[in-house]
Amino acid sequence: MQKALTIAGSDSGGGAGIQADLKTFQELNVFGMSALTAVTAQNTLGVHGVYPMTADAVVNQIYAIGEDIGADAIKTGMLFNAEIIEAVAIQIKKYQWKNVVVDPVMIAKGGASLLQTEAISALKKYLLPLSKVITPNIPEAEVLTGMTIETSQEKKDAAKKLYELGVSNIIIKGGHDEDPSESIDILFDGKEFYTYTSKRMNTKNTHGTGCTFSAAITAELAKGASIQEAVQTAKQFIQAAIEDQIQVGHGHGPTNHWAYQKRNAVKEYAPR
Ligand SMILES: Nc1ncnc2c1ncn2[C@@H]1O[C@H](COP(=O)(O)OP(=O)(O)O)[C@@H](O)[C@H]1O
Ligand SMILES: Cc1ncc(COP(=O)(O)OP(=O)(O)O)c(N)n1
Repeated sequence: MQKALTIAGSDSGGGAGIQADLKTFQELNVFGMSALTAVTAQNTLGVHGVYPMTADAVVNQIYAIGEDIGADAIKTGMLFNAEIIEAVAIQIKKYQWKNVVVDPVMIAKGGASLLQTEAISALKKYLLPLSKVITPNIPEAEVLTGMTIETSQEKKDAAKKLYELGVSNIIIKGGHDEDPSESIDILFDGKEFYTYTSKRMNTKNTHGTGCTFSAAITAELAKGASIQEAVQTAKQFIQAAIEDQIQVGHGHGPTNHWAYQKRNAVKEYAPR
């Protein structure tokens, strides 16, 4: 069975972070493993506390996996500080992991900081060059490039700039777009742009969309999909998870990780 590792923070509320990643891996039939970088006290109303792990603790978790089980693909999420970023980069090199998805998590939807500002240069210097693909949302892409992104053309320009900085594949996600009807994600592989468009759902329950989307890409890469195929599946997975709503908590609720398999099962067993 293919195996995927998430190196990320814990969301006690279960909608984002490690919890979202492991649920997604499970739904996409990949064996999920985790190395925790931080514990957050979090629910659908926001982040109430952040408790980072030591870099040593992160390294030891990765070592435990690298020395025994191995991983067909890995993803990084909340990394919190420069020390953890550098330590993670050293481990990725040590185990020669190539299917590396970097979700450059910076700020939670409620505004809490999940990455120290002074760690952004470490992210660019040590981690982005080791990635197979990075998945910034619009505010993250703006921070990484110093550009303002409001249009699809500006997403493409930002992706080009990140490619020039040494990132091989870039997906700029459209969840933060102003467009009320569509959510447009753009992938750039250094040669071509690929556009993934979905109907924008008018809902407040989008907590953890970025984590879930990047975890789905990771799971598909672990199974041998190309980047374009992996993004296609991830887009379908997140769309199903947003559309098929569940009510959890009193604020920005999580998405429904069961929805994609449920849809596929219905298709599979529907009378022909
Ligand atoms: N309201 C929505 N309707 C449909 N798709 C959405 C919506 N919000 C986000 N998405 C999709 O969810 C994924 C994560 O995007 P985004 O919300 O930008 O990430 P993040 O959670 O990192 O801010 C992308 O594929 C995006 O297009
Ligand atoms: C522990 C943890 N990691 C990442 C996030 C950010 O998740 P994201 O998918 O970007 O969703 P929102 O925070 O924007 O809802 C998080 N909140 N917690």
